[in-house]
This record gives sequence, C-alpha cells and structure tokens, in this order.
Amino acid sequence: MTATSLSTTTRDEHGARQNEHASSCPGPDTGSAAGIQLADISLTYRQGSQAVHVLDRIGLSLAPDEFVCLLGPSGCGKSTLLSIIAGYVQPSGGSVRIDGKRHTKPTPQVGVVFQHANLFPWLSVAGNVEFGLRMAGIGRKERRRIASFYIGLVGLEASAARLPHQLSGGMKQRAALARTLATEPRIVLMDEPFSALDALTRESMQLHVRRIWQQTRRCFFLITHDVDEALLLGRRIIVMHPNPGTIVQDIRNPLFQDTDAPSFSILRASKDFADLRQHLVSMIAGSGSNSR
Ligand SMILES: Nc1ncnc2c1ncn2[C@@H]1O[C@H](COP(=O)(O)OP(=O)(O)OP(=O)(O)O)[C@@H](O)[C@H]1O
Repeated sequence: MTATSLSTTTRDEHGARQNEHASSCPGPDTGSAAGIQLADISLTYRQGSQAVHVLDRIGLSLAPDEFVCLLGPSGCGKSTLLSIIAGYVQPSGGSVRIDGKRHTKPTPQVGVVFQHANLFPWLSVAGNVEFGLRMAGIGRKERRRIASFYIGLVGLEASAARLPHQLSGGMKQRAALARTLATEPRIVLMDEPFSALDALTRESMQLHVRRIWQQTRRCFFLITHDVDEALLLGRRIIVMHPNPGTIVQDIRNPLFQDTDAPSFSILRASKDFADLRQHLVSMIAGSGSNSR
C-alpha cells in the first residue's frame, strides 16, 4: 500500500453525494437512513461588521457503528463541527439528521466527551455515571445495573466509590466516557479527550477506547491533532482544511485492525504506517497551517 494508492473522497465528490442525499430528504423528519447524516453544513459567525465563514458545505454520512477520527490544523472548525453535531450550535445552512430525523438541539442520542472530564466533584464515579440516568427518570435498581456495566467496561470497578479528586487523569476520562455511554447515545463525540494526558496514559486510553468501541459498536467521532492516534483508532479518517473549514480527505483507514488485541507497537513500526502518516501530515500541512 502506498499513500497515493489510497481510496479517497475529495470534498467535491463528497459534497455532491451529500447534495443527492439532501434532495432525497425533502422535508423534516422524513428520511430513513440509519446513522448520522450531515448535509451541506455551513456556519458563518458575525463579528461586528465582519462575517467569519467557519464551515463551508460539509457533507458527511456516518454509519451507526463508525469509528471516525477528524484531523485538521488548529482553527479549521473541528470543534465547531462537533458542536453542531451535538446540537450546541445551529449551522447557518444545512442539516444534521440522526436515523433520518432532523437533529437541532442537545439530546441523549448524542454524547460528548471533552478534553477535561468535567465530572461532578461531589459525586463518586458511580454517582457521576448514574447522573444522566437519574435525569432520564430511570429507577434506582436499573440505574445501578446500567452504571455498573459501563463502569466495568471502562475498567473502573474497583474505583466506583471514589470521588473524582481521588482519580488519575486517565481514570477521570474513563469515568467521563462511562457517564456518556451510560445513556446509550447513538453517537459519541470526543473532542481531543486524551490531549491532557501523558504519553503512557494516552496509549492505555487509546486501547481502552478501541475495546469499548468494539464492545458497544456505537458511532465514535473523535477529534485529534495526533495523526498516529487517528491511524491507530480510526476506521475512517477525515482531514479538514481551514478558511473556511472544508473536508479535503475522507479515507477508509487500510491499517485499521478490528481485532481483540491490536498491537499498536507493531503497527506503528510498519512501513505502511509511516507512509500513511506522512501522507496525512502532508495533507494537514498543505492547508498552510501548523499541526502537531
Ligand atoms: N463563537 C465564535 N464567534 C466567532 N468565531 C468563532 C466562534 N467560535 C469559533 N470561532 C472561530 O471559528 C474557527 C474554528 O474554530 P474551532 O474551535 O472550531 O477550530 P478547531 O479546528 O477546533 O481548532 P483547535 O484545533 O485549535 O481546537 C476559528 O477561527 C475560531 O476563531
């Protein structure tokens, strides 16, 4: 495999496909496609008399069990796109649909994990994981059952009673992930969730997240500045360019291994990995901005 032999989707090709999809979903809530569909998402902010065009006609279709990594230089609009999918920000144009239904505001269908865990400091790990379930009116016994399943999934059984200040950074992020997963969202959005962690913890988190995805098969959408992380985790890798934010590359990761025990170190040492890494780094650098 060489970087140039990759099957890619350019923004134009992708945009054209999204336009077809948009025209096949004429009114609100009438579509039936499974997964998450973004059609022609644009966003312009007003700054005084200036218009800042942040996103331009982003089209994306995400399968219900997709693991997508989004790369791009700082300021290209990655977090803004995530905020639109989360329903926190309304786009100036275009639409987000989940299983064909128009999605315009935050709902339990979309879970978000941020760079910092933002756990409730007065609640234990179990209390944090149960919180969303309590808000959803789920009874105590069922809450406990669901929380204990997800706490086990992230490997925090022994720390379920601990308060956030008694956890390491990686444990906090795992608790935040369990809290997000407990409400069983259709898509889990992650905005650089490991960037505040040291290298070893980060690698261990990557393995955790990979295993959790394999066991839950939800749609995971992960923003990262780390090309290696995207290559190790993403079944699909998307690259954005800035000014305005557009998708310039959308590839199925040929190195993706859907196995129980992926060996990241062996993968990292391969020539294919180095070639594809170089290709992605050049793609990002091609935007004229810096990236790690
Ligand atoms: N509320 C806002 N008002 C005006 N401009 C904004 C607003 N929010 C974001 N922007 C601008 O939108 C652009 C994209 O920002 P965004 O945070 O989405 O980029 P990013 O790719 O996630 O960057 P980073 O990798 O550094 O987190 C930036 O130029 C930013 O200044």
